[in-house]
Amino acid sequence: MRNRNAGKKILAVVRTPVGACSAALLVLLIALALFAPVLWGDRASAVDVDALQQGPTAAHLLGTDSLGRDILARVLVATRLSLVLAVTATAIGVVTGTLLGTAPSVLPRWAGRLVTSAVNIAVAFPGLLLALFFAMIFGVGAKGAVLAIGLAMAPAFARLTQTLSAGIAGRDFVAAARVAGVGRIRLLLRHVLPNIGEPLVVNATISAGMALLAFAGLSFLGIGVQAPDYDWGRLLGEGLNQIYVNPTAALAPGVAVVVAGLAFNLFGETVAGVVGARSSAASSVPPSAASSLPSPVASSPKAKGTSAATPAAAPAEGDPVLVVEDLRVAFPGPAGPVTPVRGVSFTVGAGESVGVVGESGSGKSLTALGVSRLIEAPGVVSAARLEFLGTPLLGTSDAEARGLLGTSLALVFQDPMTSFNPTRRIGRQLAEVSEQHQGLSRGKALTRAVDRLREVRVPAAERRARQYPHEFSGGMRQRAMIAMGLMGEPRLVIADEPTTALDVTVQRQVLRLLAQVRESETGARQRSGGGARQQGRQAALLLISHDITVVAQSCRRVLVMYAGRIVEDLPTADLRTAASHPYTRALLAAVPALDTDRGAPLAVIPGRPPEPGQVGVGCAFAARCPFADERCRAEDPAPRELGAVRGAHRVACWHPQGAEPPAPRLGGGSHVDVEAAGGGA
Ligand SMILES: Nc1ncnc2c1ncn2[C@@H]1O[C@H](COP(=O)(O)OP(=O)(O)OP(=O)(O)O)[C@@H](O)[C@H]1O
Repeated sequence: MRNRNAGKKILAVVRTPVGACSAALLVLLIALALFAPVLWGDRASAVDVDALQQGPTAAHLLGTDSLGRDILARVLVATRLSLVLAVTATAIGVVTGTLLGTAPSVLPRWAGRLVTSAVNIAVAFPGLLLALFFAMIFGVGAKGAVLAIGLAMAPAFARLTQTLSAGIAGRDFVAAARVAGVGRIRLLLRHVLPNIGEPLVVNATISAGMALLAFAGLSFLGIGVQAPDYDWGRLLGEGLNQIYVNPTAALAPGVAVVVAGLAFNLFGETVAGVVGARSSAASSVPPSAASSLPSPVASSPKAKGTSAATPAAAPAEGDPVLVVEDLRVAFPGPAGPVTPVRGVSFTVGAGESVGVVGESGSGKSLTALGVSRLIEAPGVVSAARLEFLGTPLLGTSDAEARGLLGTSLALVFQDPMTSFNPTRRIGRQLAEVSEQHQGLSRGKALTRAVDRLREVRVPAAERRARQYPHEFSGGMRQRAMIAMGLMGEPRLVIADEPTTALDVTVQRQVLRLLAQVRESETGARQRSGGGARQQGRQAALLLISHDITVVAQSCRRVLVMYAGRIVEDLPTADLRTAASHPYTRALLAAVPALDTDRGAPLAVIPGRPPEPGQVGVGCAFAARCPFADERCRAEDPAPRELGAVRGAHRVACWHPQGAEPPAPRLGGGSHVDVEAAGGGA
């Protein structure tokens, strides 16, 4: 399939007029490089003392040089050396640049920074200046020139590789592979490099044209190719000495350099235009420069207290799978660090389904990434307590955390398109998890992958496993993502907006599947692990959504987040009757239903949530809250218990509302009833 795609792309390139011309020129150049020395080598070196420095004649169409050698034959023969030098220098530039560009991803952080800084400094120098500098170091001659031009090209390639791989490093499939425990080098070779190969090749083609010009420059200056060898640059230098006697002696190699340079550049540009969609997709992901380093979570075991210190998380039913106390995620900002997650505490019990709801920017995703050790430097994660299956995650070595998270945590991301590596078959991507963690052979891991695809009801699983992600529909990709989570033995499934990118019918299927996974994970274990059914080890679900209806229907408990804090934590069953935080109540009031009066304006929450760097001292919701008073603006309320059952209902508000909240019409509109579908909370 990929060969067919490559064939189609080549055809598309050749079909454009510019592409066809440049391709034809390249073919001609390659043919000349191969055959010209054989056909005209003798003629090019034959000295004719009777025809010194002649202009064009019938015997010598472009005249002769100072030794009476035929200029046309010499220009044609020089094609081989000129192209070989240009291509070799480009290869040196691309390989060195790619190594430098990817080094920060595999080296320790300090060494990676050093490489990045060195590349940044080198990029600031003009290429030709660097080439001259290196030429002086490596000495006069073809070898020195190749090394000089190759190394002078490397910084630009290193920068390009860094930028492209930083974009890829932020993609969901890389995060998924990291959670699955894939090591850095394998991650780089399997997931990052294949996705940036195309733009690199395109740029290499364009650079080959530049290298040709640079060689001509060095040889012209006398520090490139030395006699008796000759390339176009050297011929150009010799031709200029007799420009008043025979201008064609300088013109011919000059034209050859320009034509060959143009052929490379135009071909590269055309290829870039044709494959542009894909390469720009790769590079459009915001690069994070040095932060592209997939570094471990930076942690500090003790979080600093704040005005509203959070109490211990509410007890959850069953053994706790995840315990989070005072979780903070901070990033450096221009005016000091910003903390988008400011002290989040909750517990998820075995088999429990917990929903996290809140407006965009409230810190839901960062909370999930923080607990999965997926926050990259310069982000800093700290917590008073962060335990997964009883193991503290902060302060644990990378290898240990990878081993634990890789098999016991499943992540399902929002955009199923970006969740898979587009260059690898679905089956192989799933199998990688078992190869890494269960030590299964390639064949066995693939069989397990097919099993899992079948389990999430991907039809014709065996055939589908051999397909690439783009051959799957959105819903099917999301199911495959869930199947990937099931390759291990997940005790917790974190689903971050898993249905946002899907249409309503498919949303329903995916939510139902998630609920069934939670309910029937024991069945999956039975199939995988030698038949021993491990009763009572259900997978828990942490479902993140901006849609309170989806969360209410899929989860037993709801955590309402606002501006990086949990402002209310209560059982879903009590949402309708006991929601007390004005923000929760406003969210519920904003849910339309089939019987909503179409003439009346929809309920909205006035204003916007504060940016993470602009949260003041008081309650973050005060500016939008109809009940806010001076105290709300001056003091941030700590979460406190409400109701008779300890830990069942917590609210962080100075004025919790006790009256019946506006009745949400859960289950109305486009939302689905997961419990009714058979897998409820
Ligand atoms: N790498 C980062 N550096 C700085 N700020 C960040 C970074 N990542 C996220 N943020 C900020 O943190 C805040 C919370 O982001 P987060 O993605 O957790 O929100 P969310 O509640 O999941 O929203 P959404 O539903 O839109 O995904 C946002 O204001 C976001 O701009």
